[in-house]
Amino acid sequence: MALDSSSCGPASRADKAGQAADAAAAREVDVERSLAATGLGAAAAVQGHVPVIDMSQEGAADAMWQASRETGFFVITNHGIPEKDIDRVFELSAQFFAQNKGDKEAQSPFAHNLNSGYEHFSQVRPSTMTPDQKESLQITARAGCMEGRWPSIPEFEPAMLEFMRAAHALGQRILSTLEPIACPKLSPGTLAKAHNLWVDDGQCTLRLLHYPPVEDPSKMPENYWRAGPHTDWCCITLLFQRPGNEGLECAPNPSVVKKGASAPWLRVDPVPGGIAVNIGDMLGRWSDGRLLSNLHRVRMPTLEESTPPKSRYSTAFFMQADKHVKIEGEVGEPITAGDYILGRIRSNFEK
Ligand SMILES: O=C(O)CCC(=O)C(=O)O
Ligand SMILES: [Fe+2]
Repeated sequence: MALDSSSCGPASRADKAGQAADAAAAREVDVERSLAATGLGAAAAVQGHVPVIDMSQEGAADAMWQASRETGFFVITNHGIPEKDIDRVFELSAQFFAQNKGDKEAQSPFAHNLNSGYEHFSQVRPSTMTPDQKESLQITARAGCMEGRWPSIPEFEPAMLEFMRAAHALGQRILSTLEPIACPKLSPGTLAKAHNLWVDDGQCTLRLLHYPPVEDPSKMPENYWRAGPHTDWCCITLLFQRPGNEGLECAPNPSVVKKGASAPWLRVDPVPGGIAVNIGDMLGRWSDGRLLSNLHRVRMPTLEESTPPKSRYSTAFFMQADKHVKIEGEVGEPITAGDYILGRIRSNFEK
């Protein structure tokens, strides 16, 4: 089984610089492991919602900065991606997952070194040590990654390519909004320019997710999650959800939680026309911790939500800098985005 903290990355070489990344990566994974030890992920109550920010309103940048520092999560509306394009992606996603497992594997075989293809109940979170109750299709936007891996559904490939282009452009816009507060020493546009689609060392990834129906949630062991608590590895994630598919939750800000006290997690519910955005570890590091890469999880459905049992579908777009890009803050060692991801993968696989 693959141990995975989040999403986003391929591992193909183990060099010295990659090893230097291991210590930092281990610290991030330790946070997730500690949840399994304390049971916090299962026990904490949930109360309140993450902020919703209308991008067309004055003050949107301030609201994003505040949410990125305090919650690490927010939902944007009036973001410019047409609702019909998002609906189309979910239609194609449902068509793909509706096929039998053998067909999905044959159309899109998973390649670990490329982080691309179809995966079935195979990701184990350090926070739970149980497999996430989901299947996914990873589309990594690096030259060659999807050769022989595009599903054979008509229109699937062009629709996803167009959607990735739109999500990427929106992601760049958000990064440029966050940049002055996240990384005040960078020349404007550095973060946006660090992320490119379909180049030789690109690492941005689209992940289509399907969490199958749960017949009787009361029979699921407590340490089973649709997605166990984790942080994402990337700079930012855009998370598309469907109305009626609740369950995503994010942790309280660790700095406001008194040691040992439990504080409520927040709901990240689907909002009509909205996209959830969260800060990942790569931007947390690049910003020297000014922005919060927060833990999040997808809980099991309640009995009521499972009457009748239903699937949850979501779609994540992970903005992850190109491999050669140097992540250099004002403190700490610089590291390339490629080595950074390599460190995260090694920490997950080798313990
Ligand atoms: O399905 C969701 O809502 C969350 C997915 C997620 O957090 C991830 O894939 O990293
Ligand atoms: Fe995530």
